[in-house]
Amino acid sequence: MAVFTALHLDDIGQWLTQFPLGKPLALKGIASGIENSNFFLSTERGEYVLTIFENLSFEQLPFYLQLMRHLADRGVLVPAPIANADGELVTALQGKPAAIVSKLDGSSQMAPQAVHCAAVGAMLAKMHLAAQDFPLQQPNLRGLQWWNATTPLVLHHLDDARAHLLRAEIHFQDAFAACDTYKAIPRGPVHADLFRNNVMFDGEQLTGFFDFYFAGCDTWLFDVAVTVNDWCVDLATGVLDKVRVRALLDAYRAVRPFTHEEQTAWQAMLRAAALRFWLSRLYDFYQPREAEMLTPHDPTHFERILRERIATPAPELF
Ligand SMILES: Nc1ncnc2c1ncn2[C@@H]1O[C@H](COP(=O)(O)OP(=O)(O)O)[C@@H](O)[C@H]1O
Ligand SMILES: N[C@@H](CCOP(=O)(O)O)C(=O)O
Repeated sequence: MAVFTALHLDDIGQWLTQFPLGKPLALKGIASGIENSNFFLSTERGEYVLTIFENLSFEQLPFYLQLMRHLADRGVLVPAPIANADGELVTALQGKPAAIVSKLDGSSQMAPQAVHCAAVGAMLAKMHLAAQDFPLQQPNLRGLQWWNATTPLVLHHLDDARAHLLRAEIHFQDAFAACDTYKAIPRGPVHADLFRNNVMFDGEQLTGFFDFYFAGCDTWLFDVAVTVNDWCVDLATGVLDKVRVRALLDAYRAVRPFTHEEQTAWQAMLRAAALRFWLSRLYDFYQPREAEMLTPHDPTHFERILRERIATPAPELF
């Protein structure tokens, strides 16, 4: 993460008494991630992650934390949110919303093989099915509407070729979202940011998905596309690695078979997933925020992926 809100052990002693976690022993800022302020928190009861939310409101947060609880209760591997004495999962810290969740074992697998992709695909499908009866509703806040709102904010920074690509892709995605195929594909709560750095592995064993703070209701296929674009890509060229793609998709469809409409929509969805992260990275690059330890992500990576997904036919879903 970046540390947007500085916090020290002395600052949280009183605040922590509302949780059944005993006394705090150590607090350490985490230097990866770009949205929130995250800290590893050791207490007398164990190891946790404390997050101060920089952009999300008190009203929005129950969706994410209740979703994590809902999934955990159904056997999906995710961090468990810790409730305070009043049963609240979100409380104010330094005037901002904050939450504590259990710390997952393991580390991120940044050079995944087919076996890791298969584990992610199977857990992703399990997550989609498990979230079907989740009662809260929130749209994907980084969906089509956000893409349209954000494009004018970055367009004037781009050279002609990039500006043309961005305009053309937004136009394509607006039209695609209005078509019958798109409307027919299944949807529900999705993670929407299931990159390698948001999944923990202990060796080949997946120990959990985390960072649900971009989750929202969207098409399941968009979630699959976001995941494939990060887990199954050749990082230098943006080309999809056939073996990893097959492993992820086959493991996914063994749990939740794809529909024919999803096959039709697949290439457009891979493009949508690339566009979403090209845009957010452009936005972060041209509208930088104040933060300790903030490392902006490279927008050109997703520009390359978008061009590649437009140019190359998508792999078969099944
Ligand atoms: N529940 C968790 N268990 C273990 N590590 C975690 C957990 N949540 C966050 N982390 C660590 O914190 C880092 C940043 O978290 P992340 O949620 O990606 O931040 P951001 O929301 O700011 O992007 C992760 O890369 C991971 O190392
Ligand atoms: N995954 C996104 C940025 C979101 O950051 P995260 O650390 O919360 O996953 C990207 O790579 O652009």
